[in-house]
Amino acid sequence: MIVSIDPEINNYVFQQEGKLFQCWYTESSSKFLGQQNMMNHQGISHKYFRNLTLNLASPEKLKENMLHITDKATQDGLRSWALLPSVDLKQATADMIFEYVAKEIMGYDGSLTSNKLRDCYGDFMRGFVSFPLNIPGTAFHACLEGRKYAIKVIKDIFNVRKLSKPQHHDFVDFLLEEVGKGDSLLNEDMAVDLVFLLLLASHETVSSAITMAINFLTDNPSALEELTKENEAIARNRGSECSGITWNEYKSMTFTHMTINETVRLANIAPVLFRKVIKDVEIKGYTFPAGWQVMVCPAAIHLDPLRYPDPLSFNPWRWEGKELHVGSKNFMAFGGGARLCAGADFAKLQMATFLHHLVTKYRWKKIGGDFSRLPGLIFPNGLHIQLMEKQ
Ligand code: HEM
Repeated sequence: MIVSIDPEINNYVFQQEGKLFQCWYTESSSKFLGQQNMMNHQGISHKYFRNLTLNLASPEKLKENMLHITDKATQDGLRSWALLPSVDLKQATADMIFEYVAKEIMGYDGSLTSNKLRDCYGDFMRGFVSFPLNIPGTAFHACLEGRKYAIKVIKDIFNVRKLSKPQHHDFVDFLLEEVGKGDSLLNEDMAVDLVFLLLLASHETVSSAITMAINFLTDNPSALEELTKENEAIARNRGSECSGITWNEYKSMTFTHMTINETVRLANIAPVLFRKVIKDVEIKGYTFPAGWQVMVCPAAIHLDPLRYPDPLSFNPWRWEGKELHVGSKNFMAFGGGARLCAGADFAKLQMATFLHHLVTKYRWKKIGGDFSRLPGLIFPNGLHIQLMEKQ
């Protein structure tokens, strides 16, 4: 395996997706996400999968639909957590996001069942880069057991839907219509795997990002003050206290977006990304032999003092005047090239919505918990805060 901590090489690898390099992940992740999952598709079929995901997370969908859903769920969530003595932010945000995304994708209501679908994803971070030894007690086994139950729940929903006419107008209806087309590249098993992947990708990452943002802001009062100032001004101009964030307001949140970029730079939720070399290629005097794996390490660039002075300090102002919405060779928190995160805009929308309602209506105190890396970011004991309504 070639480990790359060079921004030009990382960028080149991503730009040559499908030509000289292709997405490659561990056997354990393929078994967990399904052999037919989107990450294992290349070329035209990969493009086709990306287009399918746009039905959920395109800018138009976010504007028309997800902004309102995210906003309402966030306001409700925060209100209920403020009634508790403390809340594990990682767990609570993951539950909240899972609930509204699962409802949006397939009309799933977790409150109606005692066996929670969301719990099936619990061991993922430990099992994703694990030795693929399927015996009880291993992280890999726990992941496979979770997958088995989750796939059954998703398939049951597909089966019920097939008996009725499309009437929910949600993502599953859309996928079933696609499967039914004579010349479709999509079969039902692929559609089930796509739903499984999107449920995972949407709640695990964003809950970590929100939790890290709060963790960083707790320790950086001046950044919190600036963020609060921006968001209070937006809320004041809105007038009605209960109405949600509008698209224009969301787009105007400059310091909030600087905070989001700084959070994902420092949090390194996906610290390494994997590719396989398709053809021998010479880069910067090194030969990358066909068949070898490349581990691209965005985290090494994000923490490089030459590119980010004082790299371990949380400093949203370092993004002042910089491009905030597009990645670059020095900023790959959402990957790059043809595989750039399909949910990056959705992730930012959720983070901005959360930060807006949190800082305008609440104060909080950190009670305990911390994070560590496997190398993926985990919160072994959660991150507990006490949330209090502002007077
Ligand atoms: C802070 C939150 C998030 C982070 C840091 C993140 C990060 C990433 C990264 C680094 C990749 C590239 C993987 C690679 O190149 O091998 C990726 C891909 C992907 N992400 Fe995200 N992600 C986030 C949120 C989301 C959300 C909310 C969704 C749900 C819609 C999502 C769906 C996807 C999908 C479907 C891909 C595969 C794209 C492809 O292969 O073309 N992500 N993400």
